[in-house]
Amino acid sequence: MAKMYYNGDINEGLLKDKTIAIIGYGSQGHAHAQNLKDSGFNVVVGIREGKSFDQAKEDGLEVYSVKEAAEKAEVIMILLPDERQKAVYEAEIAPALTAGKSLVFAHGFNVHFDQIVPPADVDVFLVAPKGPGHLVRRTYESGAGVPGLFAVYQDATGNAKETALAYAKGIGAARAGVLETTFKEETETDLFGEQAVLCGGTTALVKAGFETLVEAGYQPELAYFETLHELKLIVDLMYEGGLSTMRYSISDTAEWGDFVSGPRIIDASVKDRMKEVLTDIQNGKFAKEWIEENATNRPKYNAIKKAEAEHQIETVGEKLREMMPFINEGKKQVKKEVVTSGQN
Ligand SMILES: NC(=O)C1=CN([C@@H]2O[C@H](COP(=O)(O)OP(=O)(O)OC[C@H]3O[C@@H](n4cnc5c(N)ncnc54)[C@H](OP(=O)(O)O)[C@@H]3O)[C@@H](O)[C@H]2O)C=CC1
Ligand SMILES: CC[C@](O)(C(C)=O)C(=O)O
Ligand SMILES: [Mg+2]
Ligand SMILES: [Mg+2]
Repeated sequence: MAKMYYNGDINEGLLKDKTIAIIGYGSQGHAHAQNLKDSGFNVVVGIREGKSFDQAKEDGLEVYSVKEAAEKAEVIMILLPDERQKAVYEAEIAPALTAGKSLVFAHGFNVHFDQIVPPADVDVFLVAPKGPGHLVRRTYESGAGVPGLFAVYQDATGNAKETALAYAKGIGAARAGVLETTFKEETETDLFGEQAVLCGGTTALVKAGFETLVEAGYQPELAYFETLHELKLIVDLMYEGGLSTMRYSISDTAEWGDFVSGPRIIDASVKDRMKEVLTDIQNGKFAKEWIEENATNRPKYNAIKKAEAEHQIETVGEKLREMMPFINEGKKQVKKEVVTSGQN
């Protein structure tokens, strides 16, 4: 089994004397900044003026421009959208990156795909929570945590690994378990997971199930409950006890249907296409296309986003969720926590 690091394995003393700049105050940024502060670390936030800037101030953090925060800190964590990092890094962070500082990421995209090339005399590492930023904050506040990965790309000071682990402990990841990886492995597996399973695979599966039922004449509200709402309840059981706990709770009829029909839906051809997706990630095709899409103001991204927002599963779901105050509470909490650039 791989070596896992937990709170008791980590000495965070080395990071306690330093100032950590969290650059960006979105999904991950607000969570890292507040968790680290609550864990007793010295945190400043670096952000342009606007919604995030105001929110970080309202949350009681010390807030500066990106340039000022990067100058003040010894550890600089970049939590801007991946596609914005290169420009902000070159203009405002690189000039402040003096020898011995740490440049940190939550995803290896820009370093692995050569968008950001750090100087040789700084530590470069990543600490990547394996979960959405709002859950990184919410689980921390409840005494739990989201597991994480760390990887050292460059160890100029000899302390990069210890600093990375201390950071992971500070955001609560070591309550759940932290695993060492490389920038290549983190980048490729994270992109694959979100495209093939967690986001792309799941939304496509849910929509296909919803559409199949509605096109067959069943009520859209029922189709929503069956294919989207209940998915969370089923996945909660997998999260708690794996496939077997979920299968223990469902009926034997459902379990038999799982065994015989599941492989008819997700068959060998799906795995073949998953391998194609992985190949495009590994050979840089996906990264190149995403960088080009951003360079041309996201024509495809914007068109798909609009069409997705108008899908019947979204309009039906919105009405049904309004009648479930317990879900609305969760949504309000995310809205309160999140301050996005309007692009997510
Ligand atoms: N989202 C997640 O849960 C996860 C993300 N990651 C990684 O974490 C990193 C951050 O992602 P995420 O949290 O989703 O990012 P977000 O999209 O939530 O970041 C938005 C933040 O970036 C700020 N911002 C955007 N453009 C600029 C700019 N040009 N100058 C200054 N600030 C800017 C926004 O400010 P404003 O309000 O002014 O627009 C806002 O504070 C990425 O590397 C991502 O891959 C890793 C694990 C999970
Ligand atoms: C699954 C999407 C993710 O990789 C994440 C929350 O871990 C992301 O990039 O947001
Ligand atoms: Mg990701
Ligand atoms: Mg991820």
